[in-house]
Amino acid sequence: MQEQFEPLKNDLLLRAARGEKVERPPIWVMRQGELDPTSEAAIVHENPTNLTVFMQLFLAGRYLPEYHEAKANRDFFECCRSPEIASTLTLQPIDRYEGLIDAAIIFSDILVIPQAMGMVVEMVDKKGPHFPEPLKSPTDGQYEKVMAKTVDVKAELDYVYKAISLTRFKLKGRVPLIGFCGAPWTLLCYMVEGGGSKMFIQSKTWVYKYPTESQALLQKIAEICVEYLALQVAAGAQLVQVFDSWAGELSPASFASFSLPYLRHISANLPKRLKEMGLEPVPMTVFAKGAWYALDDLCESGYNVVGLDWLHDPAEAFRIANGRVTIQGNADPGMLYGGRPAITATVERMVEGFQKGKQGWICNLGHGVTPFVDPEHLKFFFEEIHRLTK
Ligand SMILES: Cc1c2[nH]c(c1CCC(=O)O)Cc1[nH]c(c(CCC(=O)O)c1C)Cc1[nH]c(c(CCC(=O)O)c1C)Cc1[nH]c(c(C)c1CCC(=O)O)C2
Repeated sequence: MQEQFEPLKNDLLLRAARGEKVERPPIWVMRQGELDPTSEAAIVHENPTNLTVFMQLFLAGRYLPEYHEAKANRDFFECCRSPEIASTLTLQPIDRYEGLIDAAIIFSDILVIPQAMGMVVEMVDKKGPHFPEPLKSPTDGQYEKVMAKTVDVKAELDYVYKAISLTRFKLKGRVPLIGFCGAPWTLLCYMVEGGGSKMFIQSKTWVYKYPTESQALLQKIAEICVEYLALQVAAGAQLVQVFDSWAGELSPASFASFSLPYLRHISANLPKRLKEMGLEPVPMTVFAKGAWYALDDLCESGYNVVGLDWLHDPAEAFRIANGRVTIQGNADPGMLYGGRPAITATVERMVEGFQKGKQGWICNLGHGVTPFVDPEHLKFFFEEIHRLTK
């Protein structure tokens, strides 16, 4: 499969992920930012005026006007299911920031796994994901149905593999393509909460009241993740990232029981599965948002790269990692609101903390681009990284 694509012209990300010395640190960012129903972005949407209609162009994940144009009024998951649209959206930041960023991430979502497991997931415009029938308890019928279903990971998610192959073809080797999935813990949260949450009442009920059933579900998701990522690699993904976006809701002890073993299951079994399929291993990244307490464990969890949010001090995190993994991150996305002086100051501190990024650092934000960010400020962020890591 891989032979059919043009050779990679920029392999900085892959070399840095493997811990090799590099000329400068690679850079990439994720489009999806924070958005919850009580955010300013959602409130603006509920009360539009002429000015706020204009401002909506800069909502989370939609900071690029060309995103709106290509998406038009299509449903979010419809875009994910169309390889043509998904590949177009994937390439947009690469075209806009040509020469400034070093990787593309496939346009998709972590919630395609719950869909493949038989759950209905809708993306409510400006509000986020919604499951009409979340898992209420181990005996509610839904849970049993989900657990009993054998998921055909190849057939159910075929549209993702097609989008990846088409994107690789369209990229013509300009930069590597990142594949991804949601971590078992984070997917469990969505499946039981029915959407985003602030209090995590259902998720906590599940882990504290039904630990065994929770672990059975986490194990099932982990197995699907392995197969799903292997098939993404077969289709052309050159690095894979596991997003544990809600890791920070757990205590260190419950992280050790309900998240880490399943993250480890993925890192231990993906290389084996790739080998069975006759494929070379690819670098693997884990991003456990909010789990600052687990950095040391994550450095030993079998991943090549550990993504950090902005709660970490760069120099301190680099010291803890101590060359065991490559660190990815971790600028506070909020600094992009501060304009040029704030961006320069953040980049300076980060570059210094990560020792100029000649080894062991992939430059990124500590999460995705947030609402109302000016694309020109993001560009300035990239330019400052280049200037200060020359
Ligand atoms: C938790 C999570 C989800 N999805 C994802 C995560 C993990 C990352 C994180 O911690 O945020 C991952 C994701 N989602 C998306 C990507 C593709 C890469 C990219 O866009 O750069 C990736 C890597 C597209 C998307 N996924 C979503 C958008 C916005 C869709 C739109 O309204 O147009 C995009 C571009 C929607 C989505 N999808 C999800 C939420 C909570 C939302 C609503 C929040 C928001 O609107 O920013 C679930």
